[in-house]
Amino acid sequence: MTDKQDFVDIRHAQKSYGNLEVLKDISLKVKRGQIVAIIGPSGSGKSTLLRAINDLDPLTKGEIWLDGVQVNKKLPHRQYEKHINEMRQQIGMVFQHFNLFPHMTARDNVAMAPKMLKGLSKEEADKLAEEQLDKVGMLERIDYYPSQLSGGQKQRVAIARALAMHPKLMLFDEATSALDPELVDEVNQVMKKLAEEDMTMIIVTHEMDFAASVCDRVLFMDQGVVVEEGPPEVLFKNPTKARTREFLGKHLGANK
Ligand SMILES: Nc1ncnc2c1ncn2[C@@H]1O[C@H](COP(=O)(O)OP(=O)(O)OP(=O)(O)O)[C@@H](O)[C@H]1O
Repeated sequence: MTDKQDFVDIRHAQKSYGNLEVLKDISLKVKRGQIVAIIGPSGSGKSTLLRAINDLDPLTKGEIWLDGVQVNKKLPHRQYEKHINEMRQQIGMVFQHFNLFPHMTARDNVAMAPKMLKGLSKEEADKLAEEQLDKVGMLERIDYYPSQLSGGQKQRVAIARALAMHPKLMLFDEATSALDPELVDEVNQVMKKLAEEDMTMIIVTHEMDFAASVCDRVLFMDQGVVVEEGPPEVLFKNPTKARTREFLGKHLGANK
């Protein structure tokens, strides 16, 4: 239906909270299979933009399209609910805090949405949960509860849960920032594996090394605008804008 250019198409996204304009006319296209990192200082609007993609944080103005369908369509309430539920099934989201259900095992956390939303039988959903937990290296802990798992393990379960819906797009909002440093890599490895499998991903991150090694494009946001963007090997070496240089000067240095 769409060409590869506009698998994700954000058109003139604008968002205000009262008088505070958090996103100022952002347009962004992401091709199928592309991996885009969004970097920038605290408060620049990164999370707001990511949460606007599945309409968790609705835009004030602008359009979000995924694979030829407008996500934030204006519809009467009931129709909107049905539409957005269908769209959100196609958009996996992984947050900084894992948001797993504490009273459910890893298996049940992963199996729940496919059972509830896709009508899979318990057997089918359990099999799917096994496959997805295997993919993130968590099969041996399938019957553990979140409280029995490390942060990195919980985050891998959260990724498996998102993948179980077979999303077209994965959004990661600082998925590793709440983790102890020694647990970051196990989650990054899972994200790298998804990248190799051509999953389309938009990743808000503070980890420049990870962005450089995995992402096709990096967007630098500041004060609600995309200041500059490019492939990491270009942007990180030769930022053209002073704000980008200043930010990268601090953050690339901090990683070394
Ligand atoms: N619900 C809200 N009501 C009012 N202001 C908000 C709300 N959510 C976010 N903001 C403001 O919007 C701005 C952008 O926030 P956002 O969380 O998108 O930034 P960010 O770049 O993701 O920051 P960080 O790196 O610290 O997570 C900030 O000034 C924030 O205070």
